[in-house]
Amino acid sequence: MTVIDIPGSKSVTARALFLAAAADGTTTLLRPLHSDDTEGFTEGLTRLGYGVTREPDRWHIEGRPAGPAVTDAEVHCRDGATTARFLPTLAAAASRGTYRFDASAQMRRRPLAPLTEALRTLGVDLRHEGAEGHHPLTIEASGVKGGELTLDAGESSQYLTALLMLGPLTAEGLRIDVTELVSAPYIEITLSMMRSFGVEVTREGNTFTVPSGGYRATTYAVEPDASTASYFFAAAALTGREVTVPGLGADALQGDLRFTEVLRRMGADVRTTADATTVRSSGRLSGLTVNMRDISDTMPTLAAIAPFATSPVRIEDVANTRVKECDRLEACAQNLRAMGITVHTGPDWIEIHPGTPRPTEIVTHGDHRIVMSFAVAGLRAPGTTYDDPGCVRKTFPGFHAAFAEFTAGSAG
Ligand SMILES: O=C(O)C1=C[C@@H](OP(=O)(O)O)[C@@H](O)[C@H](O)C1
Ligand SMILES: C=C(OP(=O)(O)O)C(=O)O
Repeated sequence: MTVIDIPGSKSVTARALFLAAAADGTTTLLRPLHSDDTEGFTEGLTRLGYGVTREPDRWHIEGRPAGPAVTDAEVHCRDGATTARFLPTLAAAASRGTYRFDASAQMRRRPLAPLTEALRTLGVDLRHEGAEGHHPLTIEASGVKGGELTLDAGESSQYLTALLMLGPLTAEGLRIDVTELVSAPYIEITLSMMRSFGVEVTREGNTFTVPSGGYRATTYAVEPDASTASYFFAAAALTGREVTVPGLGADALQGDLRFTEVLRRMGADVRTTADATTVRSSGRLSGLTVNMRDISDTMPTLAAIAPFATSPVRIEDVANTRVKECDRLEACAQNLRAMGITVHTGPDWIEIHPGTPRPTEIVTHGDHRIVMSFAVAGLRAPGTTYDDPGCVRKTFPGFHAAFAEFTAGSAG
């Protein structure tokens, strides 16, 4: 049995940084994620004048309920959509200031329009430099009064998370009617974390009511990243081993832990305690049809192990994986085909047939999840390489060393 320590959750770290910045008092974050996405977020906060002090296992953030300490700033959000969608929303609440945001080439391509339109509906003066609904953008902040909104979050739940977190910073609070929602479990993370920082959101069906006022600083422990854990769970399932991830148990916030239910349906043995999850397998996996709308960051993990199943794997309702770090449906199909596997795709689905993948150079499209997913497939296709192995820095800079140690340690 191998016990593996997984780095902190990207999603939890990003939310905690936003909430801590907006809170009254100094927040301490325990076990935050150190990666390009979260460093981009803290760098952005620093540019906006927030005080962030980082020790290896704890970060301290001096909250500023009144908003950024500077009235003029340029922020580069790098490749992180949480940064690119949450930080401009935080800056919009400032009572006065001009804030320009830009991002990586891929993040400039990724959509933002439902969020920027919602901010404009709330009276925020927001200008795009190029295409509407994309970075770069400039906000002339003058405070947000609040009110009612209708939001389509069918492309990204992050629009809704950003607006929910904005709610307490508005003068009158927010009422948000959501028409479509993807990645729904991420909203549960948001609501739970807002509660930890002192704000209770009321939800009736698809309507969220957020009161005005009052995030309180706290000490917040970041749980391990469930999407990152999926590579280790999948590796155990594929190679007939056992792995335990402490810190991700029945009480975990992250929906992506439900990836283990997919492995269970494929034949793995999954045990969950209050504080840990263990996956054990004989290595024999069956195919399935599965809807991954809620947990689509783990779609590439499943796609990469799918050829080893005894029958086809069909993954449905994952259209929004086409607007992530790359078009993940096509990237998975392209790489699996290069490995000699039969794959079919549609607008929002992928179907992968059993086969024996041969090693190839994986075309990563700069996407951390393509590398980490195909590293799992590579366990049964030795010689697999990557055109950009370093892009794992987005969420897990130490992935290659950790994965090599894990697979060596659990061999036999
Ligand atoms: O809120 C978050 O932290 C995230 C929400 C999801 O995005 P979408 O809602 O765009 O699917 C997920 O894919 C992303 O990695 C992190
Ligand atoms: C989609 C992802 O990230 P983000 O949307 O936060 O850039 C991811 O980490 O898989």
